[in-house]
Amino acid sequence: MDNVVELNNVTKNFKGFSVKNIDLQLKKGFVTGFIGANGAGKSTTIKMMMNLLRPDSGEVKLFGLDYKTHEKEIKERIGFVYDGNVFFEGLNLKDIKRIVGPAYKHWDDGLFYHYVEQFDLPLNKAMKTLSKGMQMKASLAIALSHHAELIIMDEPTAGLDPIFRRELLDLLQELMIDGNRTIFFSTHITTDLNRIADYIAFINRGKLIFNQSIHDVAENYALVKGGMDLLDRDTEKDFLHVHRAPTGFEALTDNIQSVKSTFGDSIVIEQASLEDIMYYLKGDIHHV
Ligand SMILES: Nc1ncnc2c1ncn2[C@@H]1O[C@H](COP(=O)(O)OP(=O)(O)OP(=O)(O)O)[C@@H](O)[C@H]1O
Repeated sequence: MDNVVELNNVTKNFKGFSVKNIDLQLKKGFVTGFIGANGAGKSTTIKMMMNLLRPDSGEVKLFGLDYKTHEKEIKERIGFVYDGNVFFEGLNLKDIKRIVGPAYKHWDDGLFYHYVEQFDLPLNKAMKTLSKGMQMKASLAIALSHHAELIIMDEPTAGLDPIFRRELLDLLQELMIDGNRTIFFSTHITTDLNRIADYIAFINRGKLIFNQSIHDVAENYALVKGGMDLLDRDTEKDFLHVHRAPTGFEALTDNIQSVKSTFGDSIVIEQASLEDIMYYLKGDIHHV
């Protein structure tokens, strides 16, 4: 069983917004970065993965198991970190450990204290008195201390200083070494993904646009720049979006070969960053 997470045709409807027909598989042993604009549906998708939200339709499976029959077993194998994770605001980390630890079969006190030291965390201060970054580190220490096979994080690097952010990415990379772990996390900091992600899942307006290896994303998408005189209905067919300016156009394509044969040497082709892709695909996707 290679898929640690499987969302099959998952839909959740809110008033005025839906996450629609999501098919997302996460293979064991890889890091997947989950990107998308504010309000695109990342947290909603993650909550359905965590069974904090029930889909209106479709199927969610983790480790091949269903939450309906195996909730405890599934949760046991997941380390979860999210922004509002400070569920015990008035308690200190030591008390939280005393409550949370026994809930996990594989809780490891030694590992917990290792992270407390590494993250320089105070054990006796109430969570609500810690800075946002420290709270995130505390959540991480808890989430990493029960030998979870799957680590799911909703914007774990938000609120962290650049130094700890980098340390966190190094730590995640270390966690991946034995090949048995899987990490899925959402972020707005796309440069973090270039450092550690194997796959990128991109959601736009509630639809999953792609879940591709970071290598394939780099191969499949490109920015094309050239003079406005080159554009017409026919030559624009391979562009997903065109930005027109008096000085020339810039466009995103997912068909580099065809663009090359249409324009030859008259255009410049550059690698599209994840931010470029998000920016150009922020509207509805259609070939122009
Ligand atoms: N419980 C809810 N009831 C109604 N609407 C909701 C609910 N939860 C989320 N939404 C709406 O669903 C949309 C997607 O929200 P979601 O939090 O999944 O986005 P996101 O991609 O995580 O955004 P961000 O990057 O800003 O955190 C938003 O328009 C939000 O208002």
